[in-house]
Amino acid sequence: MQISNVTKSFGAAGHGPTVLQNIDLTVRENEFVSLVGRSGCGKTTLLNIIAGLERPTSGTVEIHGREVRGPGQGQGVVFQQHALFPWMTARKNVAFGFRDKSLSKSDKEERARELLQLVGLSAAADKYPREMSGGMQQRVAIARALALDPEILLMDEPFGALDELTRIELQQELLRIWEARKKTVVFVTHSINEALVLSDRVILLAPHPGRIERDLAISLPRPRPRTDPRFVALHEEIWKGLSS
Ligand SMILES: Nc1ncnc2c1ncn2[C@@H]1O[C@H](COP(=O)(O)OP(=O)(O)OP(=O)(O)O)[C@@H](O)[C@H]1O
Repeated sequence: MQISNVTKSFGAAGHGPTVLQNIDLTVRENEFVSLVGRSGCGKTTLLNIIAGLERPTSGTVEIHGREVRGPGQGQGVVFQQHALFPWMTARKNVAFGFRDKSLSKSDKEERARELLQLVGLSAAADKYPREMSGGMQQRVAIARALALDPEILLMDEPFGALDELTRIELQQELLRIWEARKKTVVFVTHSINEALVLSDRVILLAPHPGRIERDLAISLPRPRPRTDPRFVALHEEIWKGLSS
């Protein structure tokens, strides 16, 4: 995926304040990239532009050389709030993710079952969102995003609303899925730890206007203990980058 010279202003005809300025970023196939930066530096806006949910004021995003002009070019999105349909069971919520008209209802349900197994929720397939914890609901949201087998998984603080233990558990799950399914992931987080545990690269964005401040390759082997001195040193480096 190639982001070239992307600038974004909101407001009438894009004349409002510049939120993102001259963003250039290439993400390789199967790469796990995190976007980190202060609140308001444009992380969500950039993710939405990659998802095709927002148009850049200028510049382009290309996936395999094709300009992104809307959703559905191989991007799957998971938001912080798990936006599940409350009247549908976990399995039906996931099955809803399939837009493939050639699949029969029973095929969709069968594949939904497989995806729920992948995210460790087989036993909860017939539960409704209100019967599930926040972590379980977020697993369903991940399964639903995977339903279309997207090449690129875009995740906007997907674990931000979860307690620390569930969050660590889901980080491990996500790495397992990423390794098994060979996805490219662009992941927005406020947590330096989370970015370091997960990513091949951490992109630090600076605010006003949002721009790329640092592009750090994280070459530590996974799993990455948070107490590893190299982990601690990288944490310190990112922390300094964010607070300067
Ligand atoms: N639809 C919109 N209309 C006008 N301004 C917007 C719109 N969406 C975002 N903004 C502004 O763009 C800037 C960047 O917002 P964005 O949500 O992308 O930042 P962020 O880095 O994701 O923030 P956070 O970490 O708090 O989620 C903010 O100043 C925000 O107010």
